[in-house]
Amino acid sequence: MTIIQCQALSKVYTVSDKASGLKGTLDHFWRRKYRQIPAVQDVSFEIRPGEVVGFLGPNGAGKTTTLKMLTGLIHPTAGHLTVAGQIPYQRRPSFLKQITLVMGQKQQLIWDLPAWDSLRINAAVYELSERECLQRVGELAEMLDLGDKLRQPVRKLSLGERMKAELLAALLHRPQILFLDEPTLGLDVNAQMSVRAFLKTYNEHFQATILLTSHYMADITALCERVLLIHQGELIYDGQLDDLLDKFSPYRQVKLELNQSVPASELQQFGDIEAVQERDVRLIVRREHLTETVSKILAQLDVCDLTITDPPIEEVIGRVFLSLDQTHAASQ
Ligand SMILES: Nc1ncnc2c1ncn2[C@@H]1O[C@H](COP(=O)(O)OP(=O)(O)OP(=O)(O)O)[C@@H](O)[C@H]1O
Repeated sequence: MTIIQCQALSKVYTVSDKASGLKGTLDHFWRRKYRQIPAVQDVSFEIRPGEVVGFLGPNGAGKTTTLKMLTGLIHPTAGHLTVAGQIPYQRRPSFLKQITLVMGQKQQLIWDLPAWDSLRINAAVYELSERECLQRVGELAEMLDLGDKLRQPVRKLSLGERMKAELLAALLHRPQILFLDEPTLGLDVNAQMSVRAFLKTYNEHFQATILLTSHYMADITALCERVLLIHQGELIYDGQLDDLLDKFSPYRQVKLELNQSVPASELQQFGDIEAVQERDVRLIVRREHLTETVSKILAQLDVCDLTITDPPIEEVIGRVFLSLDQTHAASQ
């Protein structure tokens, strides 16, 4: 069973460029030239109810455009998509009641009024009774640890509190499908963690489906087992985050603190030597040989301390996109 289904989805924006100055303005008026920007090309994927999926890609890859198509804000140029069994761009009320779109860089709460006032407007839009509104705001405010912050003008809230209040407003109608575009953008580490914890709880509590973009890999690792990678409008990976790491980073770093120094010629048998500084050694070992290599190291060397680390995920994904850019540049 799927709740989101995209088949060969594409979006091409048509823009007209205008040169500066009077000549540019006149040319723009009389001989307007149009240019096409293929933002999303032939993207297909399916998402099951209750899944939390990370949507990753460099700037300009097509993430926001895809989210806008999935929420019905823009029409696809080609392809077929259904969300909760409906066609998003028809924007039927029964569809809108099931989804929400939160954009980290946009706000819906009215700046000079307490968040409560905006929440009442949302409650009216979604036809919630006073009792339902009070009950839901109370429940979500508790989950978000917002306390009495909803009675303060929005402009007086910290960025983290404002983002939480935005989430509350976006979830008041209890949507089943959440499209989140950079929901932790600009937040400090603590606020990021509490937004993440809230999303996890919301997903578990309401079995909600979440499609999330974020440039903070901690959001993705904390919330998403599955990721979609998009690059220059094309979907280049759809699968488990762990498999992605295995595929693109088949190595681990093994750090050793030895009780006595060992010549490099002897260390080579365990893996590639990244660095040796007296009794501190860093080795690079293939994942599939890790257990066997660590056992050999412990049996043959006088080890005081041993740590195994994965390369940072940012680095792995950055490497994937970099290699695609290089392939693309070489083919041109
Ligand atoms: N309204 C628009 N008109 C014309 N081109 C657009 C429009 N919106 C986006 N684009 C272009 O489409 C491409 C994809 O943009 P999009 O905003 O979907 O990327 P993104 O992956 O969300 O990037 P970011 O991470 O920077 O937000 C870019 O080349 C962008 O310049």
